[in-house]
Amino acid sequence: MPVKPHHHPHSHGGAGGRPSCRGVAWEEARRIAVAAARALIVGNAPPPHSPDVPIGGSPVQGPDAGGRSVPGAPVVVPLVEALGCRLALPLRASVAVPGADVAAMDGYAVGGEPPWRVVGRVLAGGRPYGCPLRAGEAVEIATGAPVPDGTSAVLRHEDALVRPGAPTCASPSAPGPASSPDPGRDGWAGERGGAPSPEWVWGRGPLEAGRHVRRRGEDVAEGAVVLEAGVAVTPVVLALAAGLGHDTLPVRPRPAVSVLVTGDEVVHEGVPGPGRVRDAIGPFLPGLVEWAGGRVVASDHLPDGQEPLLRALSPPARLEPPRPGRTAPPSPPSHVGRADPRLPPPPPWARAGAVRVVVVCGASSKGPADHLRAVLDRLGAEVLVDGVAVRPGHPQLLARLRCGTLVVGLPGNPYAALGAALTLLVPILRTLTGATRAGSAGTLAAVRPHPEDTRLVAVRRRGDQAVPVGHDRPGSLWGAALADALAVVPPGWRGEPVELIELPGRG
Ligand SMILES: Nc1nc2c(c(=O)[nH]1)N[C@H]1C(S)=C(S)[C@@H](COP(=O)(O)OP(=O)(O)OC[C@H]3O[C@@H](n4cnc5c(N)ncnc54)[C@H](O)[C@@H]3O)O[C@H]1N2
Ligand code: MOO
Repeated sequence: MPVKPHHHPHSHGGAGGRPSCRGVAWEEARRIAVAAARALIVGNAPPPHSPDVPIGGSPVQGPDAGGRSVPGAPVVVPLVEALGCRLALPLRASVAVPGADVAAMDGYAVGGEPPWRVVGRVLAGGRPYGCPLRAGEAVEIATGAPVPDGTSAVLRHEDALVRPGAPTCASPSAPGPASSPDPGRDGWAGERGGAPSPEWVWGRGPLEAGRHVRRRGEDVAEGAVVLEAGVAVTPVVLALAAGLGHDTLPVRPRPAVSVLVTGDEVVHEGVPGPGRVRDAIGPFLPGLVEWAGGRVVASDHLPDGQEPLLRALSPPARLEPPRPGRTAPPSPPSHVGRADPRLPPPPPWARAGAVRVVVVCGASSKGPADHLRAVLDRLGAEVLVDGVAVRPGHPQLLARLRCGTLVVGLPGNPYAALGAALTLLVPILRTLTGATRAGSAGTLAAVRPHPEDTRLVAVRRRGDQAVPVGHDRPGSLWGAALADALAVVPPGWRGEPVELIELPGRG
């Protein structure tokens, strides 16, 4: 839109005793966002209007009556696709770890008392030693290889005295001219040529029963629940699941998000010319959404005016299934926007048909080009939040389309948009993924509260202190880029500890 003569109703930095912007209290807005997401999960909201994709994976609880995906309903996906999702069911061990009684060290599995005659060798992955060890017998063994029945302990190579051939002395305490294993010999690299000459081994010291033997199921018992439902699938969780015998995992799919950037003045490349402004909201949304557990699967830039927004938020026409001999009809317009070639392709379960959250950037205020409210009215949407008593970011909006899709309206000013995204969008995504809110608190100094509005102040943590970094004007992300959290300063705050909303990626 042309740059409008927007006059800020307040100066962001100070309290100033100015009248509050109207809207629900900040905490209440966040609560409403969580409740709206919950309603989506439990199916209180109508099914999605998108007619396409049964989104991939096998539903664990099944799709809705129309065969479509249900937001938050678990799907079973290959391990790699589960990364970043949350477990829909507890993770159980399909196998015991270790799967058998195995050697914990390279050395000799021995039976009974020394000296031991070496009667064979077992490599990890090789054939197990076929018969039980008898007292006085040993097999050379590699770490992780199953010990034969009858093994009383494993003697480490470095604790072993080894002598080739038959013992010359009957007394184990005086084994004669013994030698340590040749440190240069790689006993596992290959068989020694010809018939292996029997070796005799002794321990350098006493060998306690059971030493260096890992018992079957000692680390994880078969069938044990190792992680509860709701845990995020990290790289380590993936590897744990693989180690426990899983090829797939039941997860709550990442909520698919569509982004609509509005404004004729907004450009996406280069230095903005006069009257133009470079998009500084679209670029943070994919990362923020990913961090909150969702995925941006489509985005679009709409010109100003009600019609483009109306078209984008309208239910698409039903797709006719392609008939023999006819090519499939082109995709209908839909609120999902266009698949953005700059984004990684979404996995099958997050395709556009699954979109349940649409983010509209700009157009949320009261100017002549701010059409979001009017369009929502025309669509018969239920407006759940219309303005929040927060600075910055008061012109934010949450609505539910008749199809159930949630529309989050972010203000055009980038820092205000970030605050609004953390207020409405992130709690929605966290709720859809089954995550619980992990807030932290800190003490904060030298901030003036507003009498009626919550303030979101960019801070850095120093121990349990939160120190404002400044530069957090509504139109600039400078302060947020310096910060690791936003401090939530309630109206009329008197120095109590404040909630700190973590920002993604500051480590
Ligand atoms: N009469 C009123 N005017 C305004 C109010 C109000 O309550 N009454 N609120 C002000 C506040 S606070 C904010 S925040 C903005 C929100 O405005 P909109 O959401 O309608 O957004 P626009 O008007 O389109 O843009 C505002 C501002 O942000 C720039 N912008 C827009 N999109 C982007 C983008 N993607 N990246 C970077 N910058 C963007 C736009 O050029 C404007 O400068 O409304 C105030 N006015
Ligand atoms: O201060 Mo406006 O909220 O720039 O949100």
